[in-house]
Amino acid sequence: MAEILVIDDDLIFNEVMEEQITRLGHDCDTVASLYKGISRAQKGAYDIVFLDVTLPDGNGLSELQAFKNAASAPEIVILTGYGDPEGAEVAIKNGAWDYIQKPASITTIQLTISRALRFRLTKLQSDSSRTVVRHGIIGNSAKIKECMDHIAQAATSSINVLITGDTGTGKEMFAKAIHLNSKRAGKPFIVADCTSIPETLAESLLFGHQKGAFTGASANSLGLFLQADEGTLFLDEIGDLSLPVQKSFLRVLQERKFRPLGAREEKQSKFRLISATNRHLEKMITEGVFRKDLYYRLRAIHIHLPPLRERMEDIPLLLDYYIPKVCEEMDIKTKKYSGEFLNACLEYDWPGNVRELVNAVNNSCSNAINDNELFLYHMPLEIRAHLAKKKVNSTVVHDEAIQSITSNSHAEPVSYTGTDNFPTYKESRRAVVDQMESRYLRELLKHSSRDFKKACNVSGLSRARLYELFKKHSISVKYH
Ligand SMILES: Nc1ncnc2c1ncn2[C@@H]1O[C@H](COP(=O)(O)OP(=O)(O)OP(=O)(O)O)[C@@H](O)[C@H]1O
Repeated sequence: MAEILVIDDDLIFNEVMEEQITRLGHDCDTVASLYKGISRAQKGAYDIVFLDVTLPDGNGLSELQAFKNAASAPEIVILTGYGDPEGAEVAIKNGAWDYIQKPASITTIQLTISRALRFRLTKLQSDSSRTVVRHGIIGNSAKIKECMDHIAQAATSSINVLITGDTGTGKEMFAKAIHLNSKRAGKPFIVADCTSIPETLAESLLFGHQKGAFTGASANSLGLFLQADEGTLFLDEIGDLSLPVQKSFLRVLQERKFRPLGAREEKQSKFRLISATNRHLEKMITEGVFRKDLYYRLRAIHIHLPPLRERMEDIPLLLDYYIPKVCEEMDIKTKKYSGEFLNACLEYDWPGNVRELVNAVNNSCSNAINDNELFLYHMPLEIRAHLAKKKVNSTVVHDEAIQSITSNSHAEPVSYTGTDNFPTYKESRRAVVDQMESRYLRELLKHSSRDFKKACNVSGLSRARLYELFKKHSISVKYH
């Protein structure tokens, strides 16, 4: 779905354009004068502006820059009179994206819109200069940076976004960040969990109803679509919508119109849709339980949030953010965390992702209510038990295997191919790196005579990184 503005003083032409554009599933506004058009473009978040050349209050071409300067920097399509090749040439030379001749067929309009949107998406993707406010999103890993770029791209338009990722990876948080970075920030952000929409109540919850429309409808209800008018509707767990509800929902996305239960007239709502799921929608399509046409409509922009275990480098940042936050909420002095606490966080797989990490921080802080520092034994019991099991299971075979694989000796390595505990390449590499780091840091301490600045210079590491490494290896850093 895109936001489109048509500026033409031919009111019948405007009506026809609005009808056709809406039928293509986009939102359309029309105005009849140049200055009204400029003012709308500056206030709105349009993706495309169809602009007539000769308007009662001026020439569209001479004001192209004003449209391009609007915050959403829309693509401009000039509407030229029939048989006016010079007009078309001037339009393109002046920076319009395209032109169409009036009257235009529905196919021409459709093609022009889809080409302009494709162009716009590519342009937004490659524009890395935009900065977004993170609104609490923590993480500096390459994967999170990539997701932030997608947020920047999504925030500049009203195109549908699908966010996928395991539970607790931050889908709702990212959806909210898109909303807050967009032109819609001042309008409602409505969250609905599709798991809790029963099929029988779906239409009433989405479209709203009038008092008396059915037994129990004791008052008018707006419904989610109207509540989200001009704002963002975030549909969580979209994969849980039943097939009949998917069908009515698709109809609304296509026509942008719906009729609240018991109402006579159809309503329109200009919501921006962001949906999310932790389910595999493509697999559901092959199983016949999710509509392909709906899927493609939902995922005009697709953001996949990686699980925490694929971006472990974000864990120290998350701890540095959440430990003081949690302590503040508990009204206690903030706590430090030990190297073994951090190591445990890095060892654990976090199946519940950031949500589980935040809960673990909460539990650890309350377990350590009388201590200044968090240690492994403050962690929730299930996590400690899990780590202990993992360690006992793997220690013997694993350590020998790692030693055999990483040994400097030229002796024939022991073969572990028959065991279940053959270490992964990543584990072996981590073990070697850990050993090397620990040895290096101790030597560095001696070499730099505990002069932190010198240690940074010699090692070529930043203060923050060096400090982090000392913490990881539980090496006390009493530098002068
Ligand atoms: N990158 C992040 N930075 C900081 N906090 C995060 C991040 N990702 C998630 N969180 C926190 O983790 C918790 C869960 O996030 P959220 O509800 O957005 O996840 P979700 O993917 O929508 O989960 P679900 O699929 O279970 O609905 C929230 O407390 C959120 O603040």
